[in-house]
Amino acid sequence: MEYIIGQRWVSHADMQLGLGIVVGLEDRRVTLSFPAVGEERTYAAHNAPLTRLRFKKEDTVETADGRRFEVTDVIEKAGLLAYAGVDEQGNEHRASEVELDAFVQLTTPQQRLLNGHFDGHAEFALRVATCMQLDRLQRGEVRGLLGSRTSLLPHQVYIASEVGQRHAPRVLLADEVGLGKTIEAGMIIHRQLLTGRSERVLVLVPAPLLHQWLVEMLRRFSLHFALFDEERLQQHEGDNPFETEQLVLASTALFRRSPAARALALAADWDLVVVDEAHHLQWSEDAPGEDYQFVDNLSRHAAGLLLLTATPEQVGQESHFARLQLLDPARFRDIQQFRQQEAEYRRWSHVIEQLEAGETPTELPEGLDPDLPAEDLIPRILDRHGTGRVLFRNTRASVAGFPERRLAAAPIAPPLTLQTAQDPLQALYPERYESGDDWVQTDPRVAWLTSTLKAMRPAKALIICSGAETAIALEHYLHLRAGIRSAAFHEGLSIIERDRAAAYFADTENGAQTLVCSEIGSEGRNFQFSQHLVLFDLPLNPDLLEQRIGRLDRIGQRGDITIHVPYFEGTAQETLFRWLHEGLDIFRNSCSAGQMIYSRFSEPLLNALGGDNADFEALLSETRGFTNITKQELREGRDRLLERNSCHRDEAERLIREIEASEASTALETYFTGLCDIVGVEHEHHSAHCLVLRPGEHMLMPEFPHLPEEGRTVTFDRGIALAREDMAFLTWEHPMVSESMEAILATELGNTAIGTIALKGVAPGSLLLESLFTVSCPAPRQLQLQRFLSLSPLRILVDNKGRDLSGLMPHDKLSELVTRVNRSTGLAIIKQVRGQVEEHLNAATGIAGKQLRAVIGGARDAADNTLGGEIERLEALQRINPQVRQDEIDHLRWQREESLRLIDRASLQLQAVRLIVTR
Ligand SMILES: Nc1ncnc2c1ncn2[C@@H]1O[C@H](COP(=O)(O)OP(=O)(O)OP(=O)(O)O)[C@@H](O)[C@H]1O
Repeated sequence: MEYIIGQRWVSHADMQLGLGIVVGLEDRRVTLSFPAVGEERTYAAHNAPLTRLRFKKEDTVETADGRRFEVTDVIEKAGLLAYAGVDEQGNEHRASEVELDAFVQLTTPQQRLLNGHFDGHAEFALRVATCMQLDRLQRGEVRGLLGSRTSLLPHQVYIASEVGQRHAPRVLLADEVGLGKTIEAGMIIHRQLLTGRSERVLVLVPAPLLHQWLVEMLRRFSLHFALFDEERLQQHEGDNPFETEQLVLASTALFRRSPAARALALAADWDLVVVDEAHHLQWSEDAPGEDYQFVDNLSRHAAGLLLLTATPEQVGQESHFARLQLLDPARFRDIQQFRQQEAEYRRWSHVIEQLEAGETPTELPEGLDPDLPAEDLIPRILDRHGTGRVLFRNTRASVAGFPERRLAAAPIAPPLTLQTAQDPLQALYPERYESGDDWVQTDPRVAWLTSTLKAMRPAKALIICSGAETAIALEHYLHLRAGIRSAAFHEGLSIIERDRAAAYFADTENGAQTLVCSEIGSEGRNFQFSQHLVLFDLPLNPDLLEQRIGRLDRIGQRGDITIHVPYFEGTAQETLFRWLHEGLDIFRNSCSAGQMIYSRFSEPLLNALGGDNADFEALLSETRGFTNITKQELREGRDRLLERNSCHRDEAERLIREIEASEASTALETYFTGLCDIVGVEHEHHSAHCLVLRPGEHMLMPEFPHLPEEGRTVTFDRGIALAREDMAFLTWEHPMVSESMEAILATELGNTAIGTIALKGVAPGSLLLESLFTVSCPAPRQLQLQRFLSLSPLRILVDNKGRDLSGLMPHDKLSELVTRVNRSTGLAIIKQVRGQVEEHLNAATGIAGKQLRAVIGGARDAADNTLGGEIERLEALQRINPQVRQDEIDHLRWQREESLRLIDRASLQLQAVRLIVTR
């Protein structure tokens, strides 16, 4: 196959691209431009999914400048084709293939049929079923939510549905620690990818979480992320390495270290950028953090942005506000105003309660039309006067089923050195004042730790302390001196070493009893298989403490948790412990207001820790009072407003029922085993709802998607899939299923069939033509037109009189009555009825064309409503906020016009025809 610049080819893997033109040839690669969608694609020349477009005499061609003529002659010169012909008025035309219109209509099935090629009825039925199922899936509300190997938890399903369906979502996922933000982000990414809203995703995480992310995305969502590090960037020459992969995972540190890496990432195109542990993005007016600036730059290029943090206010309210600003600069422009709004949350929460109860609210925020129905007013209030569409925060209180936290405080008599120390603060982390590691021999906490661990054997315990050196010294001691199987986890280890340590700790048979972590172990990691947490020291910041406890106290924890806190009596350690315990009650109950409380009392607390203890009891009682009031205010105000926004339980439960109904039906199993039979994949019963699949000897495709040579065990049951990670979880969205469906439509398999039928009252020799059209609408990807216009299969069954009988005779019923014919009979039939076939097909195309107009009308309305709604929102915000840029509104207007223009050009694509003769 030789490619020449200027030739026209069609991507049979993605017909939506329209007609491509070869624009580049290099290094055994070929680049095509697809003018209909404004995209360029590069393929390996030897296996590009491309078909050369060659018109023949009598075909009709259209050129980009609007000429349309029937071909009378095809001239080939130096590998390029030119067509000569005449139009309807008899004028002569000549056009090189370069001039052809990119919005090409290929009508292959009828040509195939008339050339005497036809398949069996099973293949035809498979093709029809594939179109119908794909359309059903594309339209389905739970699109993108079916395929994750997760328990269906309402708060996650709701967020994934709500955010995943947005065009270019920009949100902060701020569920409290351990409620599954990574999983939520994965679900959103999955939904975005499956609905075509995003294709290129960049995920930035702290280095210690890279591996965990990689594994979670693969095992839960079958998403293969490419891990980018310095080595990967260095290996690459030539093109931007970030452009070579669609799904990229990298550590935030990679960009901090390398301006070149930043420049490359910024030069690449991203649909969605995801930043985990986003509280690290610090901001202040005169010194915005480096990471913040980088994400700020990225987010200006990328349409979508997901920020994840359990403790959004950990580094202060200013940074929190700055992150909201990254997400929606139009909505969050002024921190003073934001603070004032926070104070008003309770007021608006009350208004919403009144609206929900069907009452007339006592007041409404300015600018809202009181005549609007409650269901329109509520989202507007949430959007304009809460953190609305931007922030999602589920609390443990709202997601039931968490274990109890038990406190095991261990007061220990301090060593003499501390009793005489000059600086009382030294007691908080006394080992930092020692040179070398000898302190472990004498520190009474270490002796306590050894005996506590021995007494709880074989239970596993996670130990967290703040510094890496402390962790290293402790682990050495436990391991070498005390004979306790342990591993260390700290910033001095490479990522692989850290993952190895975490895996050693997780191993239930020969693993470590304890993992000693520095503070980096307190973020993001999953250690919920352990029920004991030892806090060897305490951090000052309550949010950090909440993060530490969250390693165990998270979804998936099956038992109650014991939190062991050793402290030196009568020292700053006891002061801090008592403030956190008696003031915030944080060891037994999660406290989401930690940062707020800490900023309020940090000064007297530091004084107390520094030895000025006189008013400590008063500080405790003041903290306790403030904590209670703050928690109550949050419950009634901000958290309530957020909760309302973060999970609509009825909606979530409805979606879950729909997902469960799809799983309970055997439709997938029936369809998929039918597909395997036709394609030649062997399947064998394994157990209820489980199959073993193996590539057969004579498969129709060289390789079946995601099926290794040695075979694969699969299950259709979510419960089994959660318990048996070795089995693939087959849903309509598993890549094995979706890619094999695409493969069916990309080939000709089943697009023609011939049969006979006996019908009472119909004379023998009459002809019925069953045809299936889908709607095709090439358009630039950024418009995401499939939101409004799906495949919409149109099935038409015409008889001799050109009437449509599809309503009277559904496809399945017809298939039962049709008898197949052998090849020679089929050829004889075609020879005889060739002329009639064309007439029938013209009639079918005419009927389908009328139906297409209705489909286009519906899609136009949907596009107009959706984009019109977005324009209206921005215009409303612009009235109260001059910073809403006019060009954003203009861009949306352009999107609406362009979408409507292209939807109008949608055309029919004939997917399959079946010729049936009465006998
Ligand atoms: N729907 C689910 N089904 C099964 N397991 C889940 C589900 N959601 C979360 N998990 C598990 O619960 C744990 C916590 O989830 P995840 O790491 O996403 O939480 P997080 O909110 O990101 O935590 P953190 O606040 O610590 O960063 C993980 O082990 C995850 O695999």
